[in-house]
Amino acid sequence: MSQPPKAPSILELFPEETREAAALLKQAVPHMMRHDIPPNPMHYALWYAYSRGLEPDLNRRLDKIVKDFDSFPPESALKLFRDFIIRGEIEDARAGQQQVMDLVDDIEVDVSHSVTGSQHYQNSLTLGLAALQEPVTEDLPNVLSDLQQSTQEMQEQQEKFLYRLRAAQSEIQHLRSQLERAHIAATLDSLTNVFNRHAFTRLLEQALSTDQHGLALVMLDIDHFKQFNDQYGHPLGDRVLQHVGQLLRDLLPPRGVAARYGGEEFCVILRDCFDLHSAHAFAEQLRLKIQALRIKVRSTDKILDTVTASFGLALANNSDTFESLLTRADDALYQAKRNGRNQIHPATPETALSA
Ligand SMILES: Nc1nc2c(ncn2[C@@H]2O[C@H](COP(=O)(O)OP(=O)(O)OP(=O)(O)O)[C@@H](O)[C@H]2O)c(=O)[nH]1
Repeated sequence: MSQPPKAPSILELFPEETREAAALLKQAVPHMMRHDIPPNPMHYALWYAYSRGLEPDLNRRLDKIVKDFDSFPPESALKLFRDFIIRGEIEDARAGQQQVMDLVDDIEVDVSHSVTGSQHYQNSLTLGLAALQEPVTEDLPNVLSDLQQSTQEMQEQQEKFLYRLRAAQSEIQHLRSQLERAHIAATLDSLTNVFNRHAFTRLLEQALSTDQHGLALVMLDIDHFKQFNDQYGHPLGDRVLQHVGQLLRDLLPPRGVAARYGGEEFCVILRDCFDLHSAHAFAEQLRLKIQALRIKVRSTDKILDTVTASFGLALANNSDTFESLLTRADDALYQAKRNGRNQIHPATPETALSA
C-alpha cells in the first residue's frame, strides 16, 4: 500500500530568501490589519502562507473564516496553524512516539513469552529433580526424556528471545540516532552549524545561573554585510556566514559555546576568562582569521573583497542577568563599529585594549 505524502517541515514550507520573504511580509500584514487580526507569530505564519498562495485549501479556509466571523477566532487560528504550518513537525513527533510504543509492546510480548517459557522449564526441572530423588524406577528413561525435551524447548525459546532482543537493540540504536538528529536540528543553526539563538539563550542563562565566575561573552558582527550582499548576492553572503561558523568551531576553546545570534551576528560564551585579556586574545585570533578569509567566486575564480568583523566583549559579574550581560557586550560591539569597525571593544573602560 502506498504511503500518503509526508507533510513538509517548516524549513521546507518557508524557503524564501530575505527579499522574497520581505515582499510576502508586505502582503501578509495588510491582510491582518484589514480583518483586525493581531499580527502575533501564529497569525503571521498563517497569513504569510496565505500570501504565498501555495496551499489553496488554507487560503479557502482563511477566506471562509474571515467571511463567516468577520474576525479570526483564536481556536480556528490554532487549528489551521497545526494543520498547515507545523503538521510536518507534529507528524514526525507522532511517528517517533508510535515507533517507541511499538518497540516497547514488542519487547513486552517477548519478555512475557520468555517468562512463561522459563516457568514451564522451572516446573519440569522441579518435577524431574523430584523424580530423580526417588529410588531408581523403570520410569527413569521417561523422566530423562521429558527433561531433555523441556531443556531443548527452553533453548529454542531462548534463541528466539535473543534474536528478538538483538532486533530490538538495533531498533533502539536507530531511534536514538533519530532523536539525536532531531535534537541537533532543534539546537543548531543549519547554515553555520553553530548553536542557534534559542539554544544560545538557554545555555547562557544556564551558565549565569550556575557559575558566572570566569564567564565572558563575545559578540561579533560582520562589517558592511548589507553592502557585501548587495554587491555579490545572498548566496555568497551565505558562504561568508558558513566560513565564520567554521572558524568559530575551529577556534572555540574547551567549554566554549558559539552561536549565531541572528543575521550576521554571532555570540561566543567563553569560560575560564578571569580577566578580559583571554577573551580579547580569542577575539583577536578570530578577527585576524576572518580578515584573512579569501572567498572565491567559483564560476570566475575572482577573489572577493576582504571581509571583516567587529567585536564587543563583556565579562560577567555576580549581579549580571542574561539581559545585562548581553547589553554590555552589544554596547561594546556598537562602540567597535563606531570607532571604525574591524576591531575589538571591551565593555569595561578600565580594561580597555585595542585591536
Ligand atoms: N546572505 C545572507 N545575508 C543575511 C542573512 N541574514 C541577514 N543578512 C543580511 O545582513 C545584512 C545586515 O545589514 P545591516 O544590519 O545593515 O548591517 P551591515 O551592513 O553589516 O553594517 P554594519 O553592521 O553597520 O557594519 C542585511 O543585508 C541582511 O539581509 C543571511 O542568512 N544570509
